Amino acid sequence: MDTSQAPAATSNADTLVEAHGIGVHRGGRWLVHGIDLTVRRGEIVTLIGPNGSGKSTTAKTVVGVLAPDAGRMWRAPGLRIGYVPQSLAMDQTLPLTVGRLMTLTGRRPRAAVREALEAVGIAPLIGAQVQSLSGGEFQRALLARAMLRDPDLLVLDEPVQGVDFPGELALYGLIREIRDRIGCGILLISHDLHVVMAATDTVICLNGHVSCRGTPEAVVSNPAYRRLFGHAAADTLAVYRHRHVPGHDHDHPPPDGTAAESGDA
Ligand SMILES: Nc1ncnc2c1ncn2[C@@H]1O[C@H](COP(=O)(O)OP(=O)(O)OP(=O)(O)O)[C@@H](O)[C@H]1O
Repeated sequence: MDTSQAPAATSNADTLVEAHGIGVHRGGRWLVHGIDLTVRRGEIVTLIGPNGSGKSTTAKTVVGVLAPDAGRMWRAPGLRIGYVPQSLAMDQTLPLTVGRLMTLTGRRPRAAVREALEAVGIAPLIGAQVQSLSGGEFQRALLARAMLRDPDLLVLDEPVQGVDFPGELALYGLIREIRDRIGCGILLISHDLHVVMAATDTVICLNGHVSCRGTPEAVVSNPAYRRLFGHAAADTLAVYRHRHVPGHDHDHPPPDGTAAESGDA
């Protein structure tokens, strides 16, 4: 599938990736279809949706792990992507230190490894065995590894797996800090709603196709979102937005604006 053509007229120098009507077809059905999405430098875009709604499939297509069977995926020339997949097959019986985990897929200077681990708050664990890490520490280590590529775009598929609630808040805070510090774009995937939505600029709600999109506030009041997740889900966003993830509502207004998209029939 063509990835080389120029982006659409709506894009600008900050555009990192653009999906135009992408679809992935496997086993005689469309896993996702008609997906349009853009991630720009400095923007956090979050894909939410129920289990099996195509979040990981979409992320893999954006990263280039999967080629779309329909539509067109454009990436900025020379784009560096740091990708943390949903599951990482690791042999838990093999001894592996955090420092070694950092360099498994490419040699990096020790100083760069230490700097990345410092950025995610686990530098003292550089010599620790990976299997001894807590869920939150492991996710931080994966984040540090993705950052070592000095990415323009970070793609994080369920970055709070195995992390308790306070840890989730801290991790999403950290992800925002990374965005602010290195100015990368971030594509987050989550099926947990409130916390991640509070930490994001643009939410795209998937159900095989794009059900709705916009700011968290626009999405929670969209009927398509309410049909997918229920009214109770819509009512708690404000709590998290204002109590737990303060001070970010206005510093990065979403380039897309707040318009909600088509609702599901
Ligand atoms: N290679 C494949 N061949 C056939 N079907 C697949 C393949 N990969 C994924 N699927 C199916 O595509 C659908 C979307 O899967 P995907 O992993 O993208 O969903 P998801 O929204 O990330 O789900 P979850 O929240 O459970 O992680 C699922 O029904 C899944 O079973």
